[in-house]
Amino acid sequence: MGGGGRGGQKRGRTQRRQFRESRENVWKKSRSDNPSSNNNSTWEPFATQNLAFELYYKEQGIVSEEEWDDFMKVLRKPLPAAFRINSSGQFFKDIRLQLENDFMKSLEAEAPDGGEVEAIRPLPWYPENLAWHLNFSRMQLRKNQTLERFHEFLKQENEIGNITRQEAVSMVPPLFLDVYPDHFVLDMCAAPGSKTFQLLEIIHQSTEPGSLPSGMVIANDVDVQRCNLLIHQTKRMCSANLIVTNHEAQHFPGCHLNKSCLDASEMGSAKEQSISELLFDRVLCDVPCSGDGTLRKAPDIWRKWNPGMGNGLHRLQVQIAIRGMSLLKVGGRMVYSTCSMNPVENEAVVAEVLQRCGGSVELLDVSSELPQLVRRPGLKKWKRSCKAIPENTAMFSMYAIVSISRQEGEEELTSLFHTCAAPAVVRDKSIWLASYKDVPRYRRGGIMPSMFPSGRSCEVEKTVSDSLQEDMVPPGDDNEMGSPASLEKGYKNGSNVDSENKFCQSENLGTPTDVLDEEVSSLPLERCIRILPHDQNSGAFFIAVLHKLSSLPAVLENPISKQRFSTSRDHEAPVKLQDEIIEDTNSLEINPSEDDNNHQYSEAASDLLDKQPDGLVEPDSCGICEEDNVPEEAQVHGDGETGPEKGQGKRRLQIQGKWRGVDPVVVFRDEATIDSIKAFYGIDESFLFSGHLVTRNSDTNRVKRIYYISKSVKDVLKLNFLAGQQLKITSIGLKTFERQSSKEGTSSPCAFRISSEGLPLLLPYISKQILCASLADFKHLLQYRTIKFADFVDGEFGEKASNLLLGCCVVVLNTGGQAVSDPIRVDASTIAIGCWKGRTNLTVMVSAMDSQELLERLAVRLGSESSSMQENKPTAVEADAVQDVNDVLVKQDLETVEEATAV
Ligand SMILES: C[S@@+](CC[C@H](N)C(=O)[O-])C[C@H]1O[C@@H](n2cnc3c(N)ncnc32)[C@H](O)[C@@H]1O
Repeated sequence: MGGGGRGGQKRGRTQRRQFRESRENVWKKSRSDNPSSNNNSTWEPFATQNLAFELYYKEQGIVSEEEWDDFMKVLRKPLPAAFRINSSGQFFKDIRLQLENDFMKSLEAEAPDGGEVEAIRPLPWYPENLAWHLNFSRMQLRKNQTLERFHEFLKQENEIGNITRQEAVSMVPPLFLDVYPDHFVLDMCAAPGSKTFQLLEIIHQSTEPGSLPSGMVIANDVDVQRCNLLIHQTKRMCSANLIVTNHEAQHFPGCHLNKSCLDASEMGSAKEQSISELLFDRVLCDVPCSGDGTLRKAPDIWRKWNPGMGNGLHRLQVQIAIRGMSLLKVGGRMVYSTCSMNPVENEAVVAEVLQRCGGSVELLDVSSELPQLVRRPGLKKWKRSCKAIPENTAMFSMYAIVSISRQEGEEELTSLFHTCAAPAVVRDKSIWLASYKDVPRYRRGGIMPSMFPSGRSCEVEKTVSDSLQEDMVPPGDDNEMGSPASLEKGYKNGSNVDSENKFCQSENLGTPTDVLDEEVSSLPLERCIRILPHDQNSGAFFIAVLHKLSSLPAVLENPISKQRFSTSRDHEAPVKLQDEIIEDTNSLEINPSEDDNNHQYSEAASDLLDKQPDGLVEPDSCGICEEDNVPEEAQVHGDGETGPEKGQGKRRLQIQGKWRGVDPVVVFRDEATIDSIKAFYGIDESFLFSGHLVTRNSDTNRVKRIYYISKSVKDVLKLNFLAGQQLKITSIGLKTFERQSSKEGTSSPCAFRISSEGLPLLLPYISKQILCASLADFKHLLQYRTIKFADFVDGEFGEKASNLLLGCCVVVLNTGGQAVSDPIRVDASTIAIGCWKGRTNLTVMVSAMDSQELLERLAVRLGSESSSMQENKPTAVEADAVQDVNDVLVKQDLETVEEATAV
């Protein structure tokens, strides 16, 4: 029950579409890929060829020559699907059993290749049979009628949050992170959130009902749209221990408090142990990358791939990794990972981190961890490809402009290649550079020494690179150099490391072959992990596990964002925490001139001032509104907690929170409301309210949703307030209470109902408005959704229900033969649902889909006992019972119903 996995959240259509699209298999052509396509055209697989790709990786020696063909063959096959069971979901054991006993057997006949391989099997390296591999691609799953039942099962459980579809290799990095429930974890580039979900599962593992782990996760992503996917994905986990933020990871704020701030706050006192700086026990650095490890899943990469994609990301990857290391506690572990095979994005980045951090960071040998995972050592040597700059064609001068105007370290040539004639992709005059000293001088501004194995820059001024520089004017006939044919020739001639320069230099550039030294890293890069597709029929992945031994060199440990955050009130130390601070920061005027030191602050402020001289924020200009988690609506209408009225909403967005377009996080301290909630549900005093409830609206009367936050999240929030709201928080905590807005709802003595997400946490503490139903009545509620009091099979139950106060209530399934009058006992296996006690009936407050899922789970768990109930339909349930659902709930559940019917 602990961490969630309860589904039924509300989602907008747009968001559902975005979410689907983000996860869509792309083994089909889109219309834009084929301009001549029309509606009648049939889907065809992409061409799975890219000569530049082959040349590049053969030269890099990522596999031996003997296995090259196998490697390429598997790369061209669609990726088998994989998924994980959410181990903190209430039914995870049932689901695992269903897979092991039911589906493994029933799908045997469908096994591909004449039954040589199993249709489905657990991934051997993933603990406790919790991750599964399907020997079908998603496309095959969709097509095959006999697989339909299984496909439906996957869809439904995924939607509910009991399983997560995820590429097998992408499940690996969180496992190497070695996370414990008391850890503070930062997921720096988290969207769409598959790994965040895994991290949360680990944090919540073995949490007792009604309690929360002491650790927490901050999941961050720079992209607003993807942040919304992240919120959507992680909501299925129902965690009070999560904060979602929207920052550039390389500038992620440290919320460092200076001494005066500490002294003047409660934090300085011995009364309460708290944090004075945002540091993490674990950091996941799953950086943006060229993604060629996902070729099997996203075959359009075959067409797009070029070496510039990886080169262009190296600098950012290094920056993010270094920032990750500086946010890590001494003794902590960071995993750096990519879904790219390119050493420039992988070993080169790790080597640079190690070099810059001096002896303060070590690359861990994790060969004894996950022994069943087939992996290869990291590369110790690699090369960087580089483009010679031709000058004599229009196409190439365009390229030259790109190169000059954007440092090469940041170049993204994909789109340029798209616009060129196809052969241009492989006749790009690539040369291989084995060392920084080979880099022509005019390119050194963009090509970083860290892209080479030694990581050294070149002191020797007059080297071969100078002569290369002079020689690198292309010949008049482009076809002579770098044509597919000549590249292929070179590829055949120079397919191993020793002869590569022969190919690059002698054939293309006519320079001597023996002058370029081959660099080999002296760092233990073999400790990195490479996962290749043909080893275990997967995608490709790169993982490095880093351990922080001591503080980093000062220049890395104290970057700009760690400096004191100053505001116009900088001279005034905070007098009191929490409410006062929130009030202060809510009315904070953004003025960049007052804080030149802080990157985040000035960035946001100048952004605001540049784009919105009148100080107003267009709600659709940024629009992360966690409240409804419906990005499009939130953006267009600005209808989160803070912007109910048009026009007025715009100004409120700006003045109430520090971050443009993001609702402020406000501690909810309306004692009258809290007391009424406590009294109505009989919530035990041991359940901590104080400081644990937050909203996204400082106007108490307008609060629609109240979120519960763990102690760990509360501490981070407190630190963030003290540090001047450096964190741009887009989502926080667990939605626990929702305001009743309908007519019947407002007649309830309590203005707030318990949300289905918050119920598992509150359940052990509730003593009022709670009833225990027999299996028959529980099932009938799920099946018919509204039942009149007189129509329950168990008359005593019906009577007790009628005696509840009008409003939200909780119905617990009685599986142990308890009498209705017995006190309700709650443990990890307790199944409960939220209901609405109306004037004449009880109505369930979970979505139709969740009700259906619960019925199926009951059938699996309770077997015949449960299915026999089908025959026991209550005659008393009137045909028009469903119509009798009061208007209140129809309205309140509108989105949920919409959701359910759309599924
Ligand atoms: C490889 S994906 C992350 C996948 C994610 N960890 C998961 O398992 O679902 C990389 C992410 O980095 C984000 N990103 C790109 N540049 C970034 C930056 N400078 N700071 C933070 N995130 C960034 C992208 O928006 C993208 O969502």
